[in-house]
Amino acid sequence: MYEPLLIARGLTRVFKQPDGGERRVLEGIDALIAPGARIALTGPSGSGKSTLLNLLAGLDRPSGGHIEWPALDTWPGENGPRPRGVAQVFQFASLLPALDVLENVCLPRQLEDHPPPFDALRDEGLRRLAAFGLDALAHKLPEELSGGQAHRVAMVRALMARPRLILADEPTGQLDHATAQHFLDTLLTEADAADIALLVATHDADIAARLPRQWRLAQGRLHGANEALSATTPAQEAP
Ligand SMILES: Nc1ncnc2c1ncn2[C@@H]1O[C@H](COP(=O)(O)OP(=O)(O)OP(=O)(O)O)[C@@H](O)[C@H]1O
Repeated sequence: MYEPLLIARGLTRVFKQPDGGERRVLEGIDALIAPGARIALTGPSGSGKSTLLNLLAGLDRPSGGHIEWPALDTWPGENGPRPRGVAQVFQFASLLPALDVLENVCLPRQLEDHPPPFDALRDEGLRRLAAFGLDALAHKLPEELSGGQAHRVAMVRALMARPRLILADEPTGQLDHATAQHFLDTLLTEADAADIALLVATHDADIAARLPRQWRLAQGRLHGANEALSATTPAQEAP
């Protein structure tokens, strides 16, 4: 028996339009993420993948429905609880421009209440960068990186934070096929070792096919996710 990392019921997200109208992006979405889950999130451009990731991370509030994070601590955000232990890797990497790559990836742990000694942290950062083939970039500034390199560094930073769940938005969007496959191999290895669940939004069918569970957004509805919530108990649900 386990507690789900996340349960969403009836999520709806409506955006106001400049002309005063409304755009209903997500409609009645149910979803469950089990510890260690490996899920691909697909759907056409504009179907609401990033919007859904922002809701599941607690960064945005749904217009209707609700989300719980049963297995995670939460802290009181301005508009409701937000989960600890969820790392989000955005579509456009958000590295701090004044810090080099190694400093960027070590930062989340340095901000902890009881940070590890910096030497140990630096060694871990270098090991993780090397796993992704990025160690030669350790002392470069973000402005010296390509988009694909910056995105991979942002993923290393997410892993360094030791989350229970990573929500990744198009992590291979700027990578060639071979680099994307190697990136996913490494990500799966690192996530397995640390028991991190992954939800990966992607347009790359080869990347999506390598994840055992598939969610698909189309016309506001999420297909492939609510079955897990309604048809199985958590104990039966396979990651
Ligand atoms: N803050 C916002 N205000 C108004 N509309 C928004 C906002 N955020 C997203 N939208 C709209 O919601 C829709 C879904 O956008 P979203 O970025 O979630 O799609 P996506 O599936 O991630 O697209 P892509 O694959 O191109 O990244 C789009 O029509 C977008 O313009």
